[in-house]
Amino acid sequence: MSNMPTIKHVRAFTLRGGGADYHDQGGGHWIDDHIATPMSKYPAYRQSRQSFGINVLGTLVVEIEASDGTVGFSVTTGGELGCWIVEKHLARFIEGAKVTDIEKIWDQMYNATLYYGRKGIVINTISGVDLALWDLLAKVRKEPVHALLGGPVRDELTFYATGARPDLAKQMGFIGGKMPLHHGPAEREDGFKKNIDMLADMRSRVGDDFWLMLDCWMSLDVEYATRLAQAASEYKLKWIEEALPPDDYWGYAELRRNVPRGMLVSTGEHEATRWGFRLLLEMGCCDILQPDVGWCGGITELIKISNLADAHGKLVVPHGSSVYSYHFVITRHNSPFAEFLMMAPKADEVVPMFHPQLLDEPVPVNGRMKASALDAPGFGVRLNPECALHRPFPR
Ligand SMILES: C[C@H](O)[C@H](O)[C@@H](O)[C@@H](O)C(=O)O
Ligand SMILES: [Mg+2]
Repeated sequence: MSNMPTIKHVRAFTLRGGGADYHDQGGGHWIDDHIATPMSKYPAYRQSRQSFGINVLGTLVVEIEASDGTVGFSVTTGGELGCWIVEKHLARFIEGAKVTDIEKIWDQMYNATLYYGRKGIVINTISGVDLALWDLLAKVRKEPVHALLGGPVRDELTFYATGARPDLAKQMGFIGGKMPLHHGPAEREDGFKKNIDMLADMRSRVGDDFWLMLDCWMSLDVEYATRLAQAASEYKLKWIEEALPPDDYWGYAELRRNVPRGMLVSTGEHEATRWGFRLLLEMGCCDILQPDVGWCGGITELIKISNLADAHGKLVVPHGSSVYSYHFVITRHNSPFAEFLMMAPKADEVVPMFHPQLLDEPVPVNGRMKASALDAPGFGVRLNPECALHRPFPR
């Protein structure tokens, strides 16, 4: 490995307006239309998730330049906080290391931030650095990232779509549609009825052979989620997603014991590291783990999470994170399909998930994506030069 380049610089930037912080959208977007959240108990914060700050972080862009001039980069959710962590703390473990030192850099970043990290923004930031390192190493080797992960186990990716219009998603060739839940316990029986009516209406539109899922975004309690699952079974709900707050491992285990036979329980997009997912697995919390590779620790950690889940016979269907999850999913037997977030405001057309930040970002065609669409070096995408990068903590 002596001929491998070393890392000269790491730089951290912020971007606003869609992209990796995909909740950072303009008005009138389905993704901010009265979606149930843990804040829905407060009427002032019920209509819009932006009202309580779902988009306060913005996008973190991590750029890593090697001694041979190759540059790897990534985008994730992290904004200025992430920039501070990269420039003021993590840079010391990255600059001067070899481009192949990915495991060692991850271990040093994690252990050095253990006293204030472990989850949330710190692991988002470590994830961003890790993704940029995998992009860099793959570009140095002139291979796609999936080739460094063992290569594709199938010829194409198959997608379900997340958005307000599963009926349109079916017409576009997706295998299923995941809708946001709109009403939480604070809206009582009226809200509960609206939730079920929405599912019933969509089932009538898509027919019986199309997957329908509900994404509850941490908004419920065990009692409400159990009743919702039981009422939803009449409409063949495929899985109930993230019904409870991430720390309620005990609640998830109870919910999974309560849901109707055949209905799946999923969670994990706001969980982090192998230790968090070990808890979900060993406490019997869910059937499908949904780590976000930009939030759980990056590719380096997702490999560990996925292998642990595989040993437990559980599926890993990463939370939608564009090419960063596609390159992983195509290499894993226990990741048989992928998520595609419909980022068009009315969920009525396929647009690149991290638009406008990435150029050459592949999108599903007829709900599928050929492995060959992922064959460019690295993650195969470029930063859009029209997006104004801001470096808040230059060194
Ligand atoms: C649609 C959900 O409310 C979230 O916005 C979504 O990003 C996430 O939970 C998902 O599973 O895609
Ligand atoms: Mg979700």
